Amino acid sequence: MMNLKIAAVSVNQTPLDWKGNLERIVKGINEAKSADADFICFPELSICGYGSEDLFLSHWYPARSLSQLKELLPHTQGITLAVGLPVRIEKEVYNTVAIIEDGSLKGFVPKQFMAIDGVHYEFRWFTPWPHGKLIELDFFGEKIPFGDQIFNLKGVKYGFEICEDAWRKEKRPGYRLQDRKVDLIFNPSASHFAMGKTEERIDLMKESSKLFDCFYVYVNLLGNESGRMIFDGERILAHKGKILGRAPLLSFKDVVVSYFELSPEKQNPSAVIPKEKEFVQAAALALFDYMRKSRSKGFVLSLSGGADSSTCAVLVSEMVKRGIAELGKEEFLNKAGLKGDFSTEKEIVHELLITAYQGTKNSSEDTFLSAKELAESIGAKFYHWEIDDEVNSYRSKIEKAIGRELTWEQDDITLQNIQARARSPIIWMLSNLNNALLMATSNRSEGDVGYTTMDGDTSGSISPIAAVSKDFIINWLKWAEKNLNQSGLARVNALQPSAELRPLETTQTDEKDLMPYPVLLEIEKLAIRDQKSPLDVYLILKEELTLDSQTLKGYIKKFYQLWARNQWKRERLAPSFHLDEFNVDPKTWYRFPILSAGYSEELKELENFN
Ligand SMILES: Nc1ncnc2c1ncn2[C@@H]1O[C@H](COP(=O)(O)OP(=O)(O)OC[C@H]2O[C@@H]([n+]3cccc(C(=O)O)c3)[C@H](O)[C@@H]2O)[C@@H](O)[C@H]1O
Ligand SMILES: Nc1ncnc2c1ncn2[C@@H]1O[C@H](COP(=O)(O)OP(=O)(O)OP(=O)(O)O)[C@@H](O)[C@H]1O
Ligand SMILES: NC(=O)CC[C@H](N)C(=O)O
Repeated sequence: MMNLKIAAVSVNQTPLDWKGNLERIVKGINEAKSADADFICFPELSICGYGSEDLFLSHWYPARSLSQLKELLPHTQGITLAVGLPVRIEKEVYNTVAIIEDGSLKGFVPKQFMAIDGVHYEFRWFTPWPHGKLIELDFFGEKIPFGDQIFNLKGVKYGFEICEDAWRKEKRPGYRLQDRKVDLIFNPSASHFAMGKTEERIDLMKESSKLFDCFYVYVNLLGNESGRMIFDGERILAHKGKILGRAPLLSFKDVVVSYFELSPEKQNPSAVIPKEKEFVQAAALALFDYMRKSRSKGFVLSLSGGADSSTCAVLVSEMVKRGIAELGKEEFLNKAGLKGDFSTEKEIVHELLITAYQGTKNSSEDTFLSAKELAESIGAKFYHWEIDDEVNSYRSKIEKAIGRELTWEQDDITLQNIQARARSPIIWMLSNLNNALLMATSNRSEGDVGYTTMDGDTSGSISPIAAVSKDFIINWLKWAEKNLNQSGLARVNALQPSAELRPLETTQTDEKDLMPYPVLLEIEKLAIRDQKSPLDVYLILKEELTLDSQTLKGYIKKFYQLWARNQWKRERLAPSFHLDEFNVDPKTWYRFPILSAGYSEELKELENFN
């Protein structure tokens, strides 16, 4: 077998950016050509973007994708490549790769299995292609083979499994490719990032290359393409059960190329990094892409000095650090749309992140100092003011209208929420003044139980940490203080999470209002990720946790009741990134009825269980 030089090219695409998407593909082609590569594999649907949603359902969008493919052909002289695009044939749309050799189109291979789990909804747009079927497609007057087929380059036989195709253990196309004696299988992917997911992919690549006794090349999309899903640009070469090559994940560049030789020698595979590092790299890249793709001028953050808002602040500082480290200052500023002379990273953070501490009489000196010291340490702009006047004004108006005074005994939630809401209009003003994105600081645990004031602390246009649990945030901040040299987190890490909405003498803490965060996380994993019933959750956790049965039952009941009652809130949170193995965002991972009987029978069954 010939030793081909393969270029695996990850691109950071954007739906409807036809020109930019094509330019990035051409950039990848030119780079691979100048490195004398024989073959280029681009990711799934890279001509238009994987996250094009219901645009796929139209007639014009797949048609425009085909025109883009035609436009690409003149750039492909002297090289062979595979690139993904949607193709409509009458009523059906197929998710395909087009194979181009030396300027002419050789064929299309459509995906056979749809991705439908978790964040994927492919059956809404695409039709699976039946294995073994081959037809001809009219491509601007030329008949092109379309279907289940293999190809040959310089004596190397190759075929394709498109992303999900490889994840369908028993039925995957690989078996039939093996029957046809391919030497090489490509997997162009649009595989969402999740912390730790690379391990699964590595295992899949080892298993696939061993099972089919071949070279296996995996190429993923890159970046926060269209808002929620993050692609990590994973690129892997495997052979007969071994990983020979692997690129580092989550680049800030638009086009990244790995060269793989079809030789059993190891080609410097990059090591897997810990979850904490993956989190910060993914969230930083996602924020950068979101900022530049939404043409915003930075971020605004209501900074309480607590865990959630401090995490958001650190992520922006890491976005600047990591972006500059990889792109260099000039390119970073250019991509971010920033003009001016900035000599330090802190000066750039100062330009991109505006924070404000908004105290009330229930706020503590500790949280004020925590916010101030963190903002100063990362270079963010820091304002502070009190919102007691606004709160008092609302309070006295409503007291006059209803003819009585509000008291903490009778009006607890109302009095808490007005404080959270009074912070919202003024922080939005900062966001409007600067054309910057307002960050909402909700985390996944708060999302589970609706522990947040709608139109108060949920205000914002982006929720960067809504997909990770509070437990994760608390641990990550400790890790970040040490490992990311974020010394400004020292005071944050010494605080106990608190909403600071009740009078200080009541010493409100989140965990007193709810339950211990680690317990909430265990219940959430079983109830939502594993879809267990309340009684099943109890039966499992009573073996695992050292809680008496009444307390545990009480926590489980609280979780399910609050979960059901607060679906409407989850529907209204600002868009968030998918970062962990699961999330509770109804638009991506978990759907639940807005109106329901709230598990009343199931919770009765739990209560009656002895
Ligand atoms: N199915 C449904 N569809 C639409 N709306 C529905 C609804 N069910 C209730 N509602 C409405 O929801 C409203 C109540 O929601 P909302 O006003 O948000 O308030 P609510 O959820 O009642 O209270 C907010 C909770 O979040 C906590 N909090 C707030 C702010 C910050 C923090 C922190 O950790 O820092 C914590 C606070 O301690 C309190 O426990 C009601 O007016 C009700 O009409
Ligand atoms: N004093 C404050 N100044 C500015 N923003 C505040 C203040 N108090 C609350 N907020 C806003 O409301 C959000 C919700 O508060 P929450 O208590 O859930 O988060 P946190 O304070 O960041 O973290 P923790 O819950 O660990 O204290 C904060 O993240 C912040 O954006
Ligand atoms: N686009 C796809 O087919 C992705 C599906 C696959 N299960 C993944 O998460 O990687």
